[in-house]
Amino acid sequence: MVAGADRGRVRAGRRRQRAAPDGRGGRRLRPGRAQRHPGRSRRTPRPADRARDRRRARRPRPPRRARRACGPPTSRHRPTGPGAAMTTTTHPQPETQIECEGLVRIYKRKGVEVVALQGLDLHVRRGELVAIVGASGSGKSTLLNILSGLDSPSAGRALVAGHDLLGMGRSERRHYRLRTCGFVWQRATDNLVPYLDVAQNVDLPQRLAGSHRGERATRTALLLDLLGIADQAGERPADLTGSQAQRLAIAVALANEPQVLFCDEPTGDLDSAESHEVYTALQQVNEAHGTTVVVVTHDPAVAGEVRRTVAIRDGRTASETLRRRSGEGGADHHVLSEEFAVLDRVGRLQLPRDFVTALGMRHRVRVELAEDHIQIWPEEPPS
Ligand SMILES: Nc1ncnc2c1ncn2[C@@H]1O[C@H](COP(=O)(O)OP(=O)(O)OP(=O)(O)O)[C@@H](O)[C@H]1O
Repeated sequence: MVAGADRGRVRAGRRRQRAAPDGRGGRRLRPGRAQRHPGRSRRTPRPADRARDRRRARRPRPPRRARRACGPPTSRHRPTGPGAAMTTTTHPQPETQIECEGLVRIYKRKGVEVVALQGLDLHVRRGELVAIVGASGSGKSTLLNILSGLDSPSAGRALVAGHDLLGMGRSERRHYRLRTCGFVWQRATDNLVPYLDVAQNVDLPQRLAGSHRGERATRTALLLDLLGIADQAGERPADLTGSQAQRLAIAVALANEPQVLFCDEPTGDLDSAESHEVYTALQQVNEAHGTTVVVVTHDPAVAGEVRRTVAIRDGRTASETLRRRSGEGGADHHVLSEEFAVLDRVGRLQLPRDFVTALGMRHRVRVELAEDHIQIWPEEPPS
């Protein structure tokens, strides 16, 4: 009788015998990799491996100390403790966090092409809170879906927090959606699991990302506190008001400390008082943690809530409105608002539609350079 481990050795010995060079009656063993592919041993990378290594080498890597501080994808190496759980990443970030140039998205429906984005340019700095507005069908949701990794552009350039959205593979996309960006849908219920309570909803994405229990509990408590829903921690989403549910959706989206938060019509289902509460929550998130926030909306009230509004028209950025406070604050301050047309890299700009209509401008205009501005007239002077 042959005991367990010895039985294995005996079998291996028999196999060796069968494969012996005299080979009589013996089964031939499959040649090893080195024999099957002479000149291509494991140490010689295949073309696909070489391409992958080149891609990895091109990816910017922060210095070792910063990598340790912000932590790799697994939570095992992430800093823990109350302060660490809420700190934003210490990656050396480029100043521009969202960069779109000549972005194009073409949908094909029943053989018909719909150009939803036609060469859109957009730059958002790290830590900005920006609203994107535009008429229905102008391409706002298409843009947001691309920026959040839910959809891919047809052409152009789109970079978010160092990720190239056109060249992203499946696993990078998954990591990007889990850790780099958070998303808030119009209906809060789309972000929430109805049978989990408030705290469990915030805990869930952290579990999926593999965070430790203690770290998750700390982060959940801090987020609920920041968003003013700590008292509702044990309640179900159905028991919350509209504003509380949407603030919970924001907490869920922020659970894994994303660098960018995208919100699609976050106040679409709310009245004006509740909308104000949600915008206040977004401002707090933006100011307290430096999270870049991009809100797509039809809500005219957004103008009073953010400093920068980008208007999209026909799949392109058409104009921007910047607001700043003047005076020392308090009761005396007032808000200055200036509207700018957006100039793209090749010098194209969209004139405001009402200006063009007011002067009857059509196919051509006369353009003249003055000392410090450019003048534009209709082709034919008004009679
Ligand atoms: N999946 C799709 N297939 C075909 N066409 C689409 C698709 N998604 C969007 N479109 C088209 O692309 C254009 C832009 O749509 P998009 O939803 O981005 O606009 P929007 O500004 O978000 O509009 P709304 O404010 O009404 O949501 C529209 O003409 C729309 O019909």
